[in-house]
Amino acid sequence: MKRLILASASPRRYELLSLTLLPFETYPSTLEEKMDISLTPSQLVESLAEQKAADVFSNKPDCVILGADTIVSFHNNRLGKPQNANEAADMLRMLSGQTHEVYTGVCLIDKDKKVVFSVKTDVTFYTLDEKTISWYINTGEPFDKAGSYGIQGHGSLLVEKIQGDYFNVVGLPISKVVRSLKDFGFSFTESVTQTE
Ligand SMILES: Cc1cn([C@H]2C[C@H](O)[C@@H](COP(=O)(O)OP(=O)(O)OP(=O)(O)O)O2)c(=O)[nH]c1=O
Repeated sequence: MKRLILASASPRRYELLSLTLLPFETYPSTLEEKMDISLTPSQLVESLAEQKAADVFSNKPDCVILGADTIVSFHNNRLGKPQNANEAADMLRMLSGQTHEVYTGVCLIDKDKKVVFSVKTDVTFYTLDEKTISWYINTGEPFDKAGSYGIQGHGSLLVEKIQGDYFNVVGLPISKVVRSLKDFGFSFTESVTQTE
């Protein structure tokens, strides 16, 4: 069987892919992410996922590479990770009381084929007052996350409702990913050996 490589430094993506019980290795891409605002959100995350996967594939041509990218989109704004507390506060003020979209792009590549797709989840925030925004920034959680929040952590307190795949918001739409992995020879239903 081919080796599966997760082209990501994200601990969330590692945990989500681990749910498959498939063996895999991680090899983060060193790609510098650029937001091309001429692209639609889905084109953007698909392009970044593809660039990350291609970057690692060039070093590991005998493997199957999985790359992913997540952004938050609100009206015409594409929100990545905040650079500092002020930027995080601005993003959270923008998302307060509104519904935004979270897009995750996924790319699977091996030497015979390439599959690229993206998934959108709608997330609605409660109205956030300044005290809530400061509290949340002081948890330290916003800084390595697109849109300045993590739905899986303290950020759960900001969210009124979501529509779509929760795991897509966390960084990987894992149930769709495993279905694509099947086309690359990885079947999660065969990852556990019978116990009796
Ligand atoms: C909206 C949201 C994002 N995120 C995270 C998922 C991603 O890790 C991160 C977006 O950054 P990405 O650039 O997609 O990924 P990354 O830099 O963490 O990892 P790599 O490029 O090596 O794969 O934001 C959450 O953990 N929870 C959330 O609710």
